[in-house]
Amino acid sequence: MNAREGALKVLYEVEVDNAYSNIALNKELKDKPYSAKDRGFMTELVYGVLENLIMIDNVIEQFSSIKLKKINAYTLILLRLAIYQILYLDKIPPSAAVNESVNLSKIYCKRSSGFINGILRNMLRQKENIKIPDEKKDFVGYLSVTYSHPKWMIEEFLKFFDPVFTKELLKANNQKPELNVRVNTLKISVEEAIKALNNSGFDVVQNAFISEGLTIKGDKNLFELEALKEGLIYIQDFGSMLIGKIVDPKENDFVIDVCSAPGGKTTHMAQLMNNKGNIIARDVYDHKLKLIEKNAKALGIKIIKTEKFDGKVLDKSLIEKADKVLVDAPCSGLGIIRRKPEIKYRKRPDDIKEITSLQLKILKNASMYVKPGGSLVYSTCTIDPRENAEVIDQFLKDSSEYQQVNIGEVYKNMIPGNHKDTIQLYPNIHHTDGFFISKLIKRV
Ligand SMILES: C[S@@+](CC[C@H](N)C(=O)[O-])C[C@H]1O[C@@H](n2cnc3c(N)ncnc32)[C@H](O)[C@@H]1O
Repeated sequence: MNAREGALKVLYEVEVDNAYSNIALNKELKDKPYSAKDRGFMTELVYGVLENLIMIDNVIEQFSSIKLKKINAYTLILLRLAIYQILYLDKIPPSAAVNESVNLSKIYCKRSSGFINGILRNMLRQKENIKIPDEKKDFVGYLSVTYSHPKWMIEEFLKFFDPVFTKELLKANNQKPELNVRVNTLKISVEEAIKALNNSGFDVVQNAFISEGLTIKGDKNLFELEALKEGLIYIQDFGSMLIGKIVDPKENDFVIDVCSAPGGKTTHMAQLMNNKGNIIARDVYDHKLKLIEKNAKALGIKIIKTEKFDGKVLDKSLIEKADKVLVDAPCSGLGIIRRKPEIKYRKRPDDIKEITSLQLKILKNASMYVKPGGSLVYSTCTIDPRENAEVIDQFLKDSSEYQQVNIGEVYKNMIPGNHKDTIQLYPNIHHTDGFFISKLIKRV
């Protein structure tokens, strides 16, 4: 099987089975002995198609006599794969992109070969005539097609951000995130980890503010990283690492992480506690709790106890027991579009209203577990203020025993932007995922 066929299978799972792109892709890459070159190309094809889907479908609509919705999934994906290569990958000769899709159609959707060939050849002849909405006459339509985000999402963004910022944000959402890893200082020092990675041929840069955070440079295959298998490093975005830092757990603290799977922040906190103390790591899904246990085991962490527990329910046995509580709430995920581009097409405007009441409920319950003098951190991976500052404002209205810490001031050297009490990271400014963080102290 070659890279294009692998990409076809992954994109089919995303399109038809609603799979997450990263999970479907990792599964395909793990299962089969693809060459390093094919792995890279397949990843590029999967993300490239999903990132540019509205633009690509706009092209198909212009050249197809059949409505997009009526085209069967394999045919549609083969068209998308070829058009992505033709429009975005200079290194691929257009004829190769067309031929490969037509050849694959003979296996996956035999009756469509002529249809695919016709559309692609026609498009190649008229590439210069592809129409996109006029930026001046239809700004939202223009952004929607150019940066492949649904119109409703852009309209929402334009309520919160100015047009220049919005454009930069949409552009950044289609860019590949850098590869950040956290050194597991329970097993190896940062200096030793850097040396070990260098010796294996990886160039790394240490983060200026998070000493255990490294960026791995270049297009390297993750699966080659021995350090990853041995639990010496853990893949984690710097924005996510910042949350563990802001919780700031100490040795022998009792910490509760109410929405913890797959455990990125839980395991970081255990590391910051030097593997001493207690962490209860909760989530509503059993299979996700298993991921935390697997990660903790690989990292040599012993202080995490996983529990299946719904954050909407108040656990009376934990009232005022914890030194620190983290609510890394379920959210719309609008800050991690770079990692899961399908989020753009799956979310609906009403999802956001629905999720804010869940966030507030989980936060209110979690706030009960904090000891007087203890702290509560609320974070999300979204840039939508309704899920962030508005949830905190509402919480503070109802919870006078809490006071917000001005973390924007504490981290102002590290995080450019106009932060007040809270921190909002943006992919277009901070080159991290779009995390929101608020820290609250319970009065004594
Ligand atoms: C943003 S993710 C957490 C990421 C995690 N903190 C990390 O750093 O790896 C949110 C988690 O909340 C969980 N979740 C969703 N609804 C929940 C609920 N009602 N109670 C507890 N957890 C919930 C989801 O399963 C998901 O794993």
